[in-house]
Amino acid sequence: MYVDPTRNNRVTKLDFGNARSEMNTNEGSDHSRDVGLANSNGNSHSNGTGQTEMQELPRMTPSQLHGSLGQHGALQHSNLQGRTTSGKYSLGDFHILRTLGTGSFGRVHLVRSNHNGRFYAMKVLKKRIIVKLKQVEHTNDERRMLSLVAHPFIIRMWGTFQDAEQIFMIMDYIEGGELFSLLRKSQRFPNPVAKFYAAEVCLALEYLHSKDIIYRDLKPENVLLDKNGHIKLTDFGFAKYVPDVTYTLCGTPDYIAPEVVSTKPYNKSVDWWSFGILIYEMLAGYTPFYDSNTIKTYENILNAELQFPSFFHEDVKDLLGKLIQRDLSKRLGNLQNDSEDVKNHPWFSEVVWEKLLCRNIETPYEPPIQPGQGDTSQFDRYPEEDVSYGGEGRDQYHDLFKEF
Ligand SMILES: Nc1ncnc2c1ncn2[C@@H]1O[C@H](COP(=O)(O)OP(=O)(O)OP(=O)(O)O)[C@@H](O)[C@H]1O
Repeated sequence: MYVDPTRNNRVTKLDFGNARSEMNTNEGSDHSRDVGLANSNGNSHSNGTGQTEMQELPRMTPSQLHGSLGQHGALQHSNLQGRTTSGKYSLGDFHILRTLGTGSFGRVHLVRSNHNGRFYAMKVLKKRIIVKLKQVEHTNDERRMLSLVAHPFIIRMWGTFQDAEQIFMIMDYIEGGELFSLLRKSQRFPNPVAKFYAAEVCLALEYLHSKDIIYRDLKPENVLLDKNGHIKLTDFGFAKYVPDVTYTLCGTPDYIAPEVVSTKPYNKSVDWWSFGILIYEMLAGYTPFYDSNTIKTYENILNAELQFPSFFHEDVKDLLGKLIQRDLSKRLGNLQNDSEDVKNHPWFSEVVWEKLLCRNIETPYEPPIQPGQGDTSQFDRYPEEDVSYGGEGRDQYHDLFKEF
């Protein structure tokens, strides 16, 4: 299968909810990717639950990730901090540096606080484009969902503000870059490495679902790596509080679940499908239903047989068959025991979930960065625009983004 190694083969985001607004009963005006989970001293021992902690997790450079193994002995300690409430920030509080990423509605800048000298990521979304693309509700949801969540594997938002033309979100700067970039540099990850990242993502999804939040945009572009190599889920642009079901067709084509494509009501089931696609892409280097024609991708999602490369282990094939499962009544994660079924699957048997949650384990790859210094070496370069933020003109969208 031909795989375009760049991000250009992926239509970034789609939201066709607009076409079915009348069906959209509970969304208001929403028109709309072996974990050698070694203990920190590298010893192997039984954890008392019959699971075996692997002796060492190979720590690698991107080029080593797929092939020979490197080693690194740094200890990773949990340094989770409580959530700090934010005061009201303004543009004047930050010095804008380079662009970290661009998205459908704006861009994300590296910024430095004029007060504490620390680096943050500032996501800037243009109101005019949000309105034009009918994403007002999703944008307000993004802010609301991020303000509700506090988890070691989820981005932390410190505050938001707006000017006449833009809205701004201040988040922790996650220095290690996108899992996507690491995956493309590595081509594909060895089984233990994919398992490590998958396990951390699994805990993030479990947490979101426990709060009735569905994420809806899982893909390696939205999984960032912190300075130690642990994941942070970012981009809550499609995250939504959904205690029952929703209908909006949104997500990224390769990753969209069949029930979304076929406009059936859905809930957290969609994240477990995408989780399966993420594991597949990490191990194979491509997604299972990809086609350069998006319509054909959707046809594949609905009908194509799931095929595995010959090097996939039997237990991951079993897991993926149960996640990338079109029958919602059989999909792992969507059954009576929710995420427990996923965590208890044999592919994850080495994972000591409690230690993972505490980040008290060694990561497979430590980004080569200078922590705390605004090092942007892990991010692609984007053309810089003249930024004219802070305009005080008439705000024709005044009523739409009151929470920012
Ligand atoms: N907190 C952060 N720290 C470091 N980089 C970040 C952070 N948040 C976002 N980025 C970078 O900016 C990119 C775009 O961010 P994000 O996905 O949130 O924007 P978006 O406008 O919703 O994009 P898209 O439309 O592609 O989903 C990310 O893929 C990542 O490379």
